[in-house]
Amino acid sequence: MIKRKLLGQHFLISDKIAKSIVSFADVKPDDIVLEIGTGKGILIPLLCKDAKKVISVEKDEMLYLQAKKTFSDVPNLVLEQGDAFKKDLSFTVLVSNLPYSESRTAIEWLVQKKFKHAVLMVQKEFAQKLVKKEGKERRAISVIAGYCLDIDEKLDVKNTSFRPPPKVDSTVLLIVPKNIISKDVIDNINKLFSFRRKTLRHIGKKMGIEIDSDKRLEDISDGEIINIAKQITK
Ligand SMILES: C[S@@+](CC[C@H](N)C(=O)[O-])C[C@H]1O[C@@H](n2cnc3c(N)ncnc32)[C@H](O)[C@@H]1O
Repeated sequence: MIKRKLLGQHFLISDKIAKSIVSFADVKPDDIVLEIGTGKGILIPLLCKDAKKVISVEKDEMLYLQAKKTFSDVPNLVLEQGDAFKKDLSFTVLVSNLPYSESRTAIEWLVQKKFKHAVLMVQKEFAQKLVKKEGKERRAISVIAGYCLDIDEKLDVKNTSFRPPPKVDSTVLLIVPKNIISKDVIDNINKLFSFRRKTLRHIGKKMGIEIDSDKRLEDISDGEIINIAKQITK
């Protein structure tokens, strides 16, 4: 039970939603699709139908071994066991019903990658954080996502579409990359937001650069925040 919770093991049981997710992914015959979190494999037959290759990664060894048995005769499927965020895999399309506890990791990992588009299911509240463009509620992850990704909220999914049902509802996002940033810049954006109530002048002093402004992070654009984060890295 503890493992289930940590790994976000709420399996999709709705064929209708599985089909919608795969239709948003718009897989073409030359696509290499990466799926993070094989689970019980509800998306696999649908993804394999159209893709050149599907790589599906599952952290839980038992689920990985089950999938190996179930899908042993699918020629364009590669199943891997382990933490997908620690593997260096290339793909054109990413599809994942993400474990909720790893949504942030997934976004920070994704903005460092080159790909065509991604279809991610996340907790509804997290989706709202990602698309937050301004105001006091804007967080480091909103800035990272806002600068690097075009995000379209495609579909809300009720918790009853999963077994066991999670406590919260989900949203399916279609994501197209705009800009790539490095791990150093991501780390600096997170550091900047740890001082988010302070003026830019004060933040600059803390980070060892000069910023001649009494504005706060909430008053400036995603691009301006990224520029400050890049200056710190230099
Ligand atoms: C929300 S379930 C979705 C499973 C399946 N794709 C579905 O739609 O029903 C998330 C799955 O991701 C797996 N998982 C969690 N963290 C992972 C990671 N870092 N790398 C690969 N798989 C992971 C979990 O064990 C779980 O099977």
